[in-house]
Amino acid sequence: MNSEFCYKRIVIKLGTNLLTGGAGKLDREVMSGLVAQMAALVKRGVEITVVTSGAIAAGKEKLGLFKKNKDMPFKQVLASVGQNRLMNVYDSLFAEHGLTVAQALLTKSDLHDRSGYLNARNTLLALIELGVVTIVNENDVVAVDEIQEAKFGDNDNLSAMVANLVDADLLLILSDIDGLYTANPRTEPSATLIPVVEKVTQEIEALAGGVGSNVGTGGMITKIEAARLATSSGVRVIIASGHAPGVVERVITGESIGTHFLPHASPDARHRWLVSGLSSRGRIIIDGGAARAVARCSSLLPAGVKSVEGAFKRGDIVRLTDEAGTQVGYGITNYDAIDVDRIKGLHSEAIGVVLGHDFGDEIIHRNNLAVC
Ligand SMILES: Nc1ncnc2c1ncn2[C@@H]1O[C@H](COP(=O)(O)OP(=O)(O)O)[C@@H](O)[C@H]1O
Ligand SMILES: N[C@@H](CCC(=O)OP(=O)(O)O)C(=O)O
Repeated sequence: MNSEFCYKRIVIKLGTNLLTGGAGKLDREVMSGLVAQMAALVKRGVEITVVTSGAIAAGKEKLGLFKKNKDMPFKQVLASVGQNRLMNVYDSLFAEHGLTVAQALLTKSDLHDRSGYLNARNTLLALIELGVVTIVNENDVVAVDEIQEAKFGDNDNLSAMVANLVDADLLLILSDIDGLYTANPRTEPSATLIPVVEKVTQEIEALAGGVGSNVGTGGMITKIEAARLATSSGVRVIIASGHAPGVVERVITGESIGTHFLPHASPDARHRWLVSGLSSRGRIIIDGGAARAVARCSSLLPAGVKSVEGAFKRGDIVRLTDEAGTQVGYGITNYDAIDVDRIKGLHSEAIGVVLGHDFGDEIIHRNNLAVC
């Protein structure tokens, strides 16, 4: 990574108001400028995952419907029509910079499910390793409450969950406003920008007014919620205006721009919390060679497994010990206890043959490992 950058892996959330200029249809010029900035970061070694809104707006545009529509099932229809257009725009804009995009439609309940969490994490991390830019949106067709008018949670909260999921060190929320103000500046012209929030308190939440225009969904409250969620697990959050010239690079190089929400744990502490804070469901006992490999943060392969304890499932946290019972670490397992018992001591190529299914060569991938 280039040493001039403060951040290595960032999640960038782009709101509807920003992508449409408040006009109810995608603004390709704005999107082109943002993609160029993001592509420049990727070229210089920063790993990015994008969480984007705009499917509903794109659907309205495609169907030629520009009136505000509060009817939730119809918004789902619009999102379904528009998601494909939204992706086409990202696909062609990133392609101009030689970059490939992937689409991931997620719901928050997917990420609360342990297997869904693991699948999403493994996929998004693998895409990052491949140098592909993943474009995430809420799966609006099933995530009903996310696009309701009176709801709590939306792409802002989803972006905080994605930042946790991929171990980002920064969540950059780009909107049409240059940060958190002491009140909604659209209705309170005397409101002033708050440059730093050390902790999200009730007083901070009380500063949030409603949505700025008739295309945005969450308003400031969901951004503050997202900031609370992300900072409490070690991710710095910055809310800034996507219209500010060169905003992405300015943020990344540490310029004081927008509102910064300070993290409350180090990313390393977050990783440890991820795997040890949740109760472990069982134990995998590994041989000396595997224990040394795991201690160096290498993935755990079946060849190093001696035995298993407990009825853990795929996606559960398991404890790793050597044969003397000394704890080596924790990890999220790709295989359930019965499968691990069946493939213990074998080479990875045998997994599919023995089990009839294959969740990868690793019982625990190094990305999902925390070493004691
Ligand atoms: N205290 C506040 N500081 C800044 N903006 C606020 C505040 N309270 C409400 N807002 C409104 O929140 C809007 C941004 O939220 P939203 O419209 O949902 O944007 P996005 O589409 O980017 O998610 C701003 O345009 C602004 O009108
Ligand atoms: N998933 C919806 C957007 C929901 C949403 O969170 O919008 P916003 O508050 O503008 O970020 C869409 O793609 O239109």
